[in-house]
Amino acid sequence: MWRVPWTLVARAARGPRRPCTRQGSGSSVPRSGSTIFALSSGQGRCGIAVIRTSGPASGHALRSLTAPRDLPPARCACLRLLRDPCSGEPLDRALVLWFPGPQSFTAEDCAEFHVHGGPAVVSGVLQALGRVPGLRPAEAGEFTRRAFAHGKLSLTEVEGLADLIHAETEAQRRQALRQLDGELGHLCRGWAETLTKALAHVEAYIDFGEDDNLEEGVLERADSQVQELEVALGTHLRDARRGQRLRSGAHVVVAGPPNAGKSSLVNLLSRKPVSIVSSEPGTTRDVLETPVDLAGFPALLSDTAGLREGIGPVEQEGVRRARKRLEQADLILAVLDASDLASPSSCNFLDMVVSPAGAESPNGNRQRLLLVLNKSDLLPPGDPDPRLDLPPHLLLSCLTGEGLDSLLEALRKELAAVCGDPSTGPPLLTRARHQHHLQCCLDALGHYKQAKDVSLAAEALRVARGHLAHLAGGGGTEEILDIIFQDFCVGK
Ligand SMILES: Nc1nc2c(ncn2[C@@H]2O[C@H](COP(=O)(O)OP(=O)(O)OP(=O)(O)O)[C@@H](O)[C@H]2O)c(=O)[nH]1
Ligand SMILES: [K+]
Ligand SMILES: [Mg+2]
Repeated sequence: MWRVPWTLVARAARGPRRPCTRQGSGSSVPRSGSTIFALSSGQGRCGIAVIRTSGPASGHALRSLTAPRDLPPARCACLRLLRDPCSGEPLDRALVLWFPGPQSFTAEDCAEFHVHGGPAVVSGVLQALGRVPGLRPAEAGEFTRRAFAHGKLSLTEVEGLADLIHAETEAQRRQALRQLDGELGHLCRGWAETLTKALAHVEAYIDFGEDDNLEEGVLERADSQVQELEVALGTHLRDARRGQRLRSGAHVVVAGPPNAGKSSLVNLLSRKPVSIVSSEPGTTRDVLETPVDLAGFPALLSDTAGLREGIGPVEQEGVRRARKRLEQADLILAVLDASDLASPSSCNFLDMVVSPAGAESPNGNRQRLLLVLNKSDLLPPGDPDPRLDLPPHLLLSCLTGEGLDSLLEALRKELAAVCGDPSTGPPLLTRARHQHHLQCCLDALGHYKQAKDVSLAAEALRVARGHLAHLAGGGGTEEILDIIFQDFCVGK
């Protein structure tokens, strides 16, 4: 039986574009040769501050500040007296660490100074480092950029690291950690390998098509590999927006008739007085947005104007904006006054917003909506649920806080569906960039299937694989790198 020779697989793997490897793009090595330093812990007074350096002069810098001592053993914390290299003035007694490259974060020689976190100590050590020849302050994200340039992190891992630094909720942290662990990159490399094998089969056909030695069905094998990949990519793309929502926050829109208690609910959920609350109907006019941690998920909570007809031009504009915002919602929190369900504005809201959300849209999706009956404290005792004929709903009192726990639990379930649960299932696509490359890869596989001759088919596979390479490796495009590294602070 003829097998595709591995040399062919290797040749296909080389291809015109770089495969998905952990290698960084050589073009992004920043001003190589220089040694950078920065405060890597947060700004301000703190117990311990961490200052680090990266580059060939790191060892010299460490010796200059701890003179006349030798370098500490690699990766072992040692207590040393730090002195200004010019004046000899003592600066602090600090823990120092020496990470000779390539076993360091950036793959370069690195040093860390764990100093006492007072501003005078930190600025004294930074100034002293600035006086060591060959050292300069780092730019934002420069340590990570060097790690990427030396192949220590893939591009998706760099993105994961940026997200981890910015993670504000538990779910965001879990997703970022998974991406930093390289799960998305790993998935891409698996897909790229499948493509490489398919390409090897097609190229074998091109090279040996007339040859009797060639096993039957090489092209069919490539076809079935492409087919499998199409299914996998399609499944992932259908999921696509969930990872992005988890990264940037789900849009949760609070809507309802005037005076239902929408602003009271927004203030309760965000634990701060975001919106004005008053007994006057029509208090909220503009859409007010506030980022909140809702049951462990990031959300952008929007308060909106009460929906009603027959009002002045300013409030009408507010209602128009509220309706527009409702169209963009990932989840609607529909609020009604439990003691006022028979009023025309409540009935109108139920007909115009709540009922349509229960119906399936032409693309098979349903608008997610939680119906909340607020002001349950106003209901007569012994009559806990006023309207059993309503769609499923929750009772709440913003005044007493009763029912808040059940609402948060319902929100957690809805948001897990909207954002995806980062602790289970395959890694999610967290950025529009990921979605773009996967879609282009899928399009190229479509071209493969339609290709009229084998060389065009092979080219389509190369294009498809190029997009996977771009996803994990960034393709070395400086603009993409700049955008991604902008997310970092100095010292990271
Ligand atoms: N008894 C009771 N009163 C509440 C509750 N929640 C809100 N209210 C009162 O209801 C009135 C309206 O509250 P808002 O939060 O301003 O209502 P809104 O829906 O934002 O109103 P508009 O912005 O005017 O549409 C205020 O007087 C609140 O104090 C509740 O749970 N119980
Ligand atoms: K009001
Ligand atoms: Mg309001």
